[in-house]
Amino acid sequence: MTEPTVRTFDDAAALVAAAADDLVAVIEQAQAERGFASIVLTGGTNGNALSAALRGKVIDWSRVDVFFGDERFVAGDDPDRNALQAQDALLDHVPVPSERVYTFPAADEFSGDGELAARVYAKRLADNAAERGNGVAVGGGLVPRFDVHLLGMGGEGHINSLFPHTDAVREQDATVVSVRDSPKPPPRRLTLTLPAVGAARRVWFLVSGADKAEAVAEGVGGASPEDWPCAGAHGSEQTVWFLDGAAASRLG
Ligand SMILES: O=C(O)[C@H](O)[C@@H](O)[C@H](O)[C@H](O)COP(=O)(O)O
Repeated sequence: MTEPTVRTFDDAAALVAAAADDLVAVIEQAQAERGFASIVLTGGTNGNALSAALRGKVIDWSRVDVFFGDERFVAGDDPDRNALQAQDALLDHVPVPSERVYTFPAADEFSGDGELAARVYAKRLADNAAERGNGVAVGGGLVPRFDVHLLGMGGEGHINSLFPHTDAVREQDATVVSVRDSPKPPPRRLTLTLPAVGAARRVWFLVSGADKAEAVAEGVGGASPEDWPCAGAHGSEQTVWFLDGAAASRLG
């Protein structure tokens, strides 16, 4: 676990631009050190903007593994899917090999069985970690030591599909779980758990807007993850909050 670092920018565009530049540097460094990089994309306004910003960067996509932190458990062609948004913003526009893109299963692939879909994604994570020799043992499974796990955040502190006071945010054994009653629609989702997020070397939050200020203060201040899920997400080497001034306005 690492102490959080806060970086405050003039606006959301500036924080996204800075995170995109830093991500390029981390990818290059990881590829130089280990031959490949491993990143976890996130949805939401800033997550999708960062994906779009990466399109214009010089990156050796042939050696990047791309994962997702959560997914709406809907049909494969539903525009609500984070994976489709990431395709539109980034993945359809860069030469990343399809076998390196680890999308969550869609609901129509498993007759709506979210628990099975969660186990399938957990196995894909474990297989990648074992194949690359880049794993962290988490509870009952193995997770890649992601170079960067990007995170957006809701005003009540949710990250991925880990909402306050839910079984999912309390999960300590499984690396991926199914959520049946998300307070934010759609109700059915799949998500990496806090221990899986914590396997990442770096956790980077991308947060803007005054409606996020209270959750930022609680997350940076080390509140209970049960109450404020964002407070439970830490990289093993680095935890950075990329903020605009409004989101940072309640920090002491
Ligand atoms: O799954 C979802 O319903 C959203 O994608 C959500 O988790 C989002 O990532 C955050 O709420 C931050 O979103 P914004 O950056 O757009 O506020």
